[in-house]
Amino acid sequence: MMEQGQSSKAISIKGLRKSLDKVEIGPIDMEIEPGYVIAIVGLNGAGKSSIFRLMMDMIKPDAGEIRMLGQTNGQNEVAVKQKIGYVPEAEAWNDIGFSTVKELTQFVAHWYPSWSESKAQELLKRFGLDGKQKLAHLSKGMKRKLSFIHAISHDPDILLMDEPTSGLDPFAWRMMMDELMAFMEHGDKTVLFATHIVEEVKRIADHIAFIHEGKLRGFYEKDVLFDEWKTLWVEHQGRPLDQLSGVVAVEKHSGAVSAKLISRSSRQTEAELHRLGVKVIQTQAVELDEILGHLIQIDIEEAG
Ligand SMILES: Nc1ncnc2c1ncn2[C@@H]1O[C@H](COP(=O)(O)OP(=O)(O)OP(=O)(O)O)[C@@H](O)[C@H]1O
Repeated sequence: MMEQGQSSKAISIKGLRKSLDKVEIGPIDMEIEPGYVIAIVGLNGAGKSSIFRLMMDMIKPDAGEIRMLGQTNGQNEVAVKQKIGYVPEAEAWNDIGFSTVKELTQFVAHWYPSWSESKAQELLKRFGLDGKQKLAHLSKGMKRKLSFIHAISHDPDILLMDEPTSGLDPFAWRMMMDELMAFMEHGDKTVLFATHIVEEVKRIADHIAFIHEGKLRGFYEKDVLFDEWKTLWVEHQGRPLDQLSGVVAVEKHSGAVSAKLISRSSRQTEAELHRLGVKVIQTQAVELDEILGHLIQIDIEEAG
């Protein structure tokens, strides 16, 4: 039996630091409630995979503490790991001496008391994998599918996935999305996934954690983020607009009276525009990749 942890958080990270070749991870403080579905987004090399590896205790922090399901990393390791599913950035199966999909799957199943063989078999079939296939001959997408099946077939409480869909064809992508949605229907599952795919964030995340240069630069509720960030088309009549609250970018059309503003706090910006007597012609949602581009720019400006 796993002892009751001191915390009711699914994941709790305090003062986490790790020095890597090109980036200093942290300090990161983050508390994640059970049931949260979080997309981890950030540029290549931002440190997303390293944060997953730290959470999985595969690399040790230089400082700070990570608690998974209330247990400090290293405490009750087997019992905690049995409740976590992990899809790593890349599979490291070459070293463990198994030859086929079936052999590896049997080995993985052995570790998890909650393993559902019927679930695993159903998923293998659905994703077009055959037990007899040689691991060494699997394509990149097939490996991702197999990692995903191994991570989800023991019905984990926490699912950590590092770009789980990279290399998937569109049919497999949709299947994985559907499977994740079904998994998340039990409202108590905590899911963290790193992704570069906007559509995935839109479909399955409730929250977005933005990592830049090893630091957690923002933790947003997705709906709130999309609600706050807006493109506003306005008739500026020559008035300066750059200093308005929330405005992160202004594009003026030469010779015209209209301008395009990007605001990260659209209600505040609109209220100020109203006070100035500037007419808002149209408002539009801002796409997530555009929001991220602006957040990175703001981060760089603030740092430098
Ligand atoms: N074991 C390690 N030792 C030293 N440096 C490392 C190690 N693993 C990764 N790094 C470096 O840490 C930085 C962050 O890498 P990481 O793989 O965590 O980024 P990422 O955000 O997952 O990137 P991507 O989006 O490309 O997958 C990179 O500069 C990488 O070269």
